[in-house]
Amino acid sequence: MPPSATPATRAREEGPATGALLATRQLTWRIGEVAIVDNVEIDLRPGEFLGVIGPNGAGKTSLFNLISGLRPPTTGQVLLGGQDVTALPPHKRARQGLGRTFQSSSVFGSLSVRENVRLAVQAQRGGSFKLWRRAARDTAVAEAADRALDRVGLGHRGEALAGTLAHGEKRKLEIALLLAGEPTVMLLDEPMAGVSAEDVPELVAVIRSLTGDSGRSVLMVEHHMDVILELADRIAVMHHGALLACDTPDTVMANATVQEAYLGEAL
Ligand SMILES: Nc1ncnc2c1ncn2[C@@H]1O[C@H](COP(=O)(O)OP(=O)(O)OP(=O)(O)O)[C@@H](O)[C@H]1O
Repeated sequence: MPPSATPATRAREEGPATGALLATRQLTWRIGEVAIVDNVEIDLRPGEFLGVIGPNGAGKTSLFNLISGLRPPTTGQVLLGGQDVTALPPHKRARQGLGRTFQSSSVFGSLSVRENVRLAVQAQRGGSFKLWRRAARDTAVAEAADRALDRVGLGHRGEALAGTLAHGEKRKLEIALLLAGEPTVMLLDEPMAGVSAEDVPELVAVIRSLTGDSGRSVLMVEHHMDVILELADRIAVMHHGALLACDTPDTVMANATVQEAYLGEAL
């Protein structure tokens, strides 16, 4: 194997998902008789970028809610690094390396960009939110926060109030907040939502840099197909709660069942 191979390339060459960082097994969430998430089995390999697509209402956000622990599944399991975390609440999954952004912005608008990230670092390190003033004096926390900001290209915006950021910058801040938790698996829910067309390439570059050789894996829901095709090693297609396909972009796009599912529906 060439030394330059990325973890995702290696994972593809090594084939089926032994040692998946994140896996779901027969994951199902029912409301009454309706399966909102239906028996979904996903394996996310180290360093892999897995895009999740599907028409509106397909169950993508619900799947993220089950994986991150926001909702308990009706049946099935979520495995992190091979460990069953199905019974763990979101903050314990986060401590075990699972980070998530949300469709709606989750930053404190009245705090500065840097303070937002310091709080996230502090939270990851087991501190209390009430202690944020102390966190501001903690050099290690401050340095980790600045590293996360530099990582997403917001180093120069540290003093700005988070509420004044443009959409694209806010999305970058959300990613910095996530990085502060030092996750091994990142769930990104529609990171391009509300971002203007001219800001998309820069955000794509930031998101692409999240995997690379770090071994970190990303699971991303996104409606912009061009973005998914640019970033994803594999694409999972959801339809009516079930997983219709999960394969390389070329194979998925050529899949007749996938094309049929999308007939007349917006991605
Ligand atoms: N708490 C809830 N109670 C009842 N129905 C729900 C609930 N949450 C989700 N649903 C329904 O489950 C289905 C899947 O919703 P979900 O938001 O997961 O889809 P999605 O694929 O993320 O859609 P979108 O692309 O529009 O964000 C939808 O029909 C939605 O109305």
